[in-house]
Amino acid sequence: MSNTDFALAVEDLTVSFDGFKAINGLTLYVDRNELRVIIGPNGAGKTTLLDLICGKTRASHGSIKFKNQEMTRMAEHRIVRAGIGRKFQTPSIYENLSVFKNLEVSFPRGRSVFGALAFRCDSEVKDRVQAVADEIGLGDALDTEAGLLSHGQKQWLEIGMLLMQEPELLMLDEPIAGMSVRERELTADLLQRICKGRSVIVIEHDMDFVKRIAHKVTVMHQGRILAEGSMDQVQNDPKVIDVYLGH
Ligand SMILES: Nc1ncnc2c1ncn2[C@@H]1O[C@H](COP(=O)(O)OP(=O)(O)OP(=O)(O)O)[C@@H](O)[C@H]1O
Repeated sequence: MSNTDFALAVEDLTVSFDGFKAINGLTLYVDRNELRVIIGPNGAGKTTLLDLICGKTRASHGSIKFKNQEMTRMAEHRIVRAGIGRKFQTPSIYENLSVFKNLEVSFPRGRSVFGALAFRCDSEVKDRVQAVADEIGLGDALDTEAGLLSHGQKQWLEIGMLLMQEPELLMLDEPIAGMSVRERELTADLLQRICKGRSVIVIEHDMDFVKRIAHKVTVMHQGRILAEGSMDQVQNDPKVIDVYLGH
């Protein structure tokens, strides 16, 4: 397969912080419609990798191509516009606004200076808000103030805010942290649904959850890829057991 066939092609990526290589010559390919999970011990470089892909951190060396377009020198807002959405661990929703408003303000055309001024809540926006709210399980909670939602619902709302922008690559850092068992199950179902038509990258430590959602697992260690394959393959890989799963 040539690189052009992948949604995301990361090649020979390196970033140094004061001489320390947090990511060290890393190569990774993610397909369209793929749900990839990245696992690995603390400090392996997982979060730094997502920071590099979304432009929050700049690479020292190497290439990140999204739909065959180079991202490493692109401004963060242009990377978002190119179709890459990133959810951080702490939800950044507007607590005093309703679920509806939170989703509505995330509709892309509300973003530009003129768009914001000329913003009209027309049926197109309403339909999209309703569709996304249904997708994230908040279809009946559109009028609820976001601050009153459960922890899990707040996480889903933030995923919904990203979905409003119709990203083709969605990256989530430990999406189930702090969630109840039921919320975890619903999040697994949600992720299975939203990877249809886009690529999703999830960083996760909870192995039961990884088993449930991953199409393919990438194991990182010391800024490099230690192993990659199905959950079964990586779970039985002696290198992976040695540095991560055996602990
Ligand atoms: N801006 C920075 N400046 C200096 N060092 C950094 C910076 N960002 C990350 N690091 C270092 O890079 C290494 C990788 O960190 P990173 O947070 O990416 O690991 P991780 O795999 O996400 O770990 P965790 O599972 O604990 O979240 C760590 O040693 C961290 O201290």
